Amino acid sequence: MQGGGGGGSSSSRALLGSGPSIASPWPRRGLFIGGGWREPALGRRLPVVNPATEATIGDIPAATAEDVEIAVAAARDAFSSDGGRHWSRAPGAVRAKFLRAIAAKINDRKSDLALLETLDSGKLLDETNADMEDVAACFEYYADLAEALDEKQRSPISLPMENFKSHILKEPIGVVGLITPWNYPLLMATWKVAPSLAAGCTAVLKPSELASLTCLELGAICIEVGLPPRVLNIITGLGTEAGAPLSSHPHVDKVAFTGSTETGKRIMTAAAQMVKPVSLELGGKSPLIVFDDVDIDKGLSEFKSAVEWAMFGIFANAGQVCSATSRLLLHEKIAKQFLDRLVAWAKNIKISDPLEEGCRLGSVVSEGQYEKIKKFISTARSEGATILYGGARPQHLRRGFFIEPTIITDVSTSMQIWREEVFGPVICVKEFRTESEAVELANDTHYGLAGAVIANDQERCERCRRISSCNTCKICRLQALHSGIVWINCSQPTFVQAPWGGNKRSGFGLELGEWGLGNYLTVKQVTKYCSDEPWGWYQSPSKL
Ligand SMILES: NC(=O)C1=CN([C@@H]2O[C@H](COP(=O)(O)OP(=O)(O)OC[C@H]3O[C@@H](n4cnc5c(N)ncnc54)[C@H](O)[C@@H]3O)[C@@H](O)[C@H]2O)C=CC1
Ligand SMILES: N=C(N)NCCCC(=O)O
Ligand code: NA
Repeated sequence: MQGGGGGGSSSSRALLGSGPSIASPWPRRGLFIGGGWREPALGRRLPVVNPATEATIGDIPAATAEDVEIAVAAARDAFSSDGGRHWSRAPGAVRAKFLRAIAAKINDRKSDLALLETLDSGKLLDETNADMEDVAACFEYYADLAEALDEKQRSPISLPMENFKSHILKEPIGVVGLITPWNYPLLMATWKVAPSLAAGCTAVLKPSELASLTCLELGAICIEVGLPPRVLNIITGLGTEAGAPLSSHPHVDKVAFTGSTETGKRIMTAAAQMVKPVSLELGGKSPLIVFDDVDIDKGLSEFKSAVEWAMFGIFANAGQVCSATSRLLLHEKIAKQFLDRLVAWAKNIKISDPLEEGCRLGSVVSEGQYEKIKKFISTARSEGATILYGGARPQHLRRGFFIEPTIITDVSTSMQIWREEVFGPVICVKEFRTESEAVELANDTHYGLAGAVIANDQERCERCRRISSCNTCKICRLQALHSGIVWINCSQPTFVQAPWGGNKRSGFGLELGEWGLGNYLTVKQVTKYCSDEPWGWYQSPSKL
C-alpha cells in the first residue's frame, strides 16, 4: 500500500483471522480532508471487523459534526476559489485527466483493494476483484463524459422570436454530500464520486461505517494523482454523527444517497428544510418471473440458465444487493422441477471464507445484518411459510456471519418475507397461472427498482413490436412492470452506460450513464436581446 498515512500500521497478520496468510497490512488512515489526513476533532475511532472471522482488524476515524464543518468548508473553498478556474469552471478535459489517473491507479492496485474490501465486508474475492474493475471503468467512463461536456456547452435553443437568442450552460450543482452503503463499498461511492467530479462539483463522501477501508484508500489515490486538494473529501463515521450533519448542512448544495429506505426518508426530511435537492437509491423487493415456456423437456440448457440466473439474482453478494431478485414467481407448470433444480444448485454452492478459491457465498457484512436476516427467516417460519432449503448457519463454519442460501415456499402476500427487503441470501417463491397474475404479483410491492423475466418467446415479441403496440405477448408485458430496470432472461447485469434507478419507494434520481452526470449538473438558460430597436412596451415620456 502506498500514500500518506496518519500514523503507523495498526494491523498485523494475526488480526486477519483465519484463511490463507496475507502479508498486506494497510496504513492507519485519518479523515481525508483538504488533500491530506486529519485526525477527527474528537479523536474517536471505530473498530473494523472482518465479518468472515469476527476478528477486529483495525480502526477508522469517527467523524462528527465538527469534522463535517471542516470538510464542507474545504469543498466549498475548492468549488469557488480562483473563480473556479482550477476545478468547477475548468474545461471538462482538465477534470477528465484526473479521473483517468484515478482509474489507472485503481487498476494498478486492483488486487490489494479487492483484498481489503473482502476483509472489510465478507464479499468474496472474485466479486471484489470484479468490483474494482467496475470502479476503474466507471472513472474512465465519466472522464469521457467530462470531455464530451465541453462540446455540449452553449448549445442553442431555437426560439420563435428573432430578436432573442438563447443557449444553455450546463454547470456543476455545487458542493455535494455523497452518503453511501456497505454492499459495494468502493463501487457505490464511485457511482457518485466519478460523475460528480466529472460535472465539476466538489464533494464530501461519507461511506458506511461497516466498510470504509477502500474508500479511505481512494483518498490515498487522490494524493498520488495530485487531485487538487479539497475537491474530494472523505469522512468516515456513524450515520447519525457524520451522515446526518452532512445531509442537513446549509452549504451542501445536493445530497446523493444509497442505502435503506428509512435512512433515505431521514435524509430527504433534513434536506427539505433547505429545499436541497436529493437523489435516493433505496431498497427493493424485485421479482423474477419464470414462464412455462422455459421447460426442462423442451431445452435443458435454457432451463439450467434460468435456474442459474435465479441463483445469481439472490445469492450473488449474499443477496446484499438493492436490485436482488428476492421474489421468485414460477409458472405452476414448471414450479416443481424448477425448485428441485434450484435446491440442487443451491446445495452445490461453496460457502467458505471469502478469501478461499472457488468460494461463491461469503459472509454477510456484520453481526447486525446476520441477526436481522435470521429474524426474517424465523418470522417467515412462524407466519406459516416453509423453509425449503437453508435457513441456518452452515455447519462447517463455526465463526463468521455466514448464512446458508435459503429458499422459502408457501408464502402468502401478507407475509413479511414477501413484503420487506431482507438484504441477505434469502429468496421467497410463489406460483402463478396466468401472465396477468404474474404481473400483478410482481407489482405487489412498495418498491420499484428492478424486475426480471425469463421466457422464451422473444422472437414473437420482436415480430409483434414491429407490427403494432402489442400488449399480448410476454415480453411486451414487461411494460406493465413498475420498475426502473427490467432484465430479460437474466438478473443483475449492470453496465455503467445504462441508467440505474427506481421508482416508488426505491427512490428517484438516476445514476450511471449520461443520467448519472445530469444528477450533478444544473442547466442554465442564457437569453440575449439582440435587436437595435427598443423593446417598446412602455411609452417613452414625451420630454426624451
Ligand atoms: N439500497 C441499498 O443499496 C442498501 C440497502 N440497505 C438496507 O438497509 C438496511 C440497513 O443497513 P444500514 O447499513 O443500516 O443502512 P443505512 O441506510 O442506514 O446506511 C447507509 C448509509 O447511510 C448512513 N446513515 C445512516 N443514518 C443516517 C442519517 N440519519 N443521516 C445520514 N446518513 C445516515 C450510513 O452511515 C451509511 O453511510 C439493510 O439491511 C438493507 O435492507 C443497506 C445498504 C445498502
Ligand atoms: N455491480 C452490480 N452488479 N450491481 C450493483 C448493485 C448496486 C446496489 O446494490 O445498489
Ligand atoms: Na467491516
